[in-house]
Amino acid sequence: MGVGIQVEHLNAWYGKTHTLQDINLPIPANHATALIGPSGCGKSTFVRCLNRMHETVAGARAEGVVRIGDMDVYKDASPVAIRRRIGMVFQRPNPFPTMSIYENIVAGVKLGGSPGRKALDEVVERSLRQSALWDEVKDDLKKKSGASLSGGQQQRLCMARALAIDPEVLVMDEPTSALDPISTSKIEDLIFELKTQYTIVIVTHNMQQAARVAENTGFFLSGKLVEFSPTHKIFTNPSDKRTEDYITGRFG
Ligand SMILES: Nc1ncnc2c1ncn2[C@@H]1O[C@H](COP(=O)(O)OP(=O)(O)OP(=O)(O)O)[C@@H](O)[C@H]1O
Repeated sequence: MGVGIQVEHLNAWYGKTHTLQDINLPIPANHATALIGPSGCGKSTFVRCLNRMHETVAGARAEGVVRIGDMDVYKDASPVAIRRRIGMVFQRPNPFPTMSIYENIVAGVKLGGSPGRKALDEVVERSLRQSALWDEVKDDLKKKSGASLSGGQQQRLCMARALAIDPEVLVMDEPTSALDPISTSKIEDLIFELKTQYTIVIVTHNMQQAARVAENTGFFLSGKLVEFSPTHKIFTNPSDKRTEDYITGRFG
């Protein structure tokens, strides 16, 4: 099952640049939460703070509270333990190019121990079914490389890889921006199914996409969270003038 995420007074820096400023945000369990806002406003930095990937950038640091369920991400646990609870999918599909489809999926699982062959086979089938890719690749699992798949298939392979470690949260940073409309629609359908089992956070520039998949939406501007509301409210009756200007294209 998914868990809720509570973010309190989160601040993040790249060197001396104060990129995220006092972000407070409740991300409810088993819902999809969309994050929107203009380029450079800090959406990716924010999601990278959730699983402590932000601090892997030289000179970058974060302060504040991020709680995943009961776990205080910046106090209670190692980054490795946190990353097992949060699966990540990025803008550009990034399968390990030389590995087979099968190896792509089990790579992360093997880092957490050495399950037997049967258990690995089960993980591969489960995660490929969850990402709606099983029927397309089941006969080529060990024959084809990740890189030999189409862009849309590669992105679903990356979703399968993220789901293979059995996370509670799935963070997707612009997962469809490099995909055609059919692949995009498949991923959106998946988000709908997956949120029964996982908590989903999706960064998107596509406002229709936010409206289609997410119950709640946060609008970021210049490193601040301007508004966090039910998605229908953000798009029909936003509380903040800056949100309205952005969603109506009057921004700037
Ligand atoms: N590795 C980095 N080093 C220094 N500054 C960075 C780094 N990554 C991002 N930034 C800066 O932090 C700010 C926020 O960037 P971020 O990528 O979080 O924005 P974003 O809202 O996700 O943008 P986009 O929609 O274009 O992906 C920007 O000013 C960006 O230039």
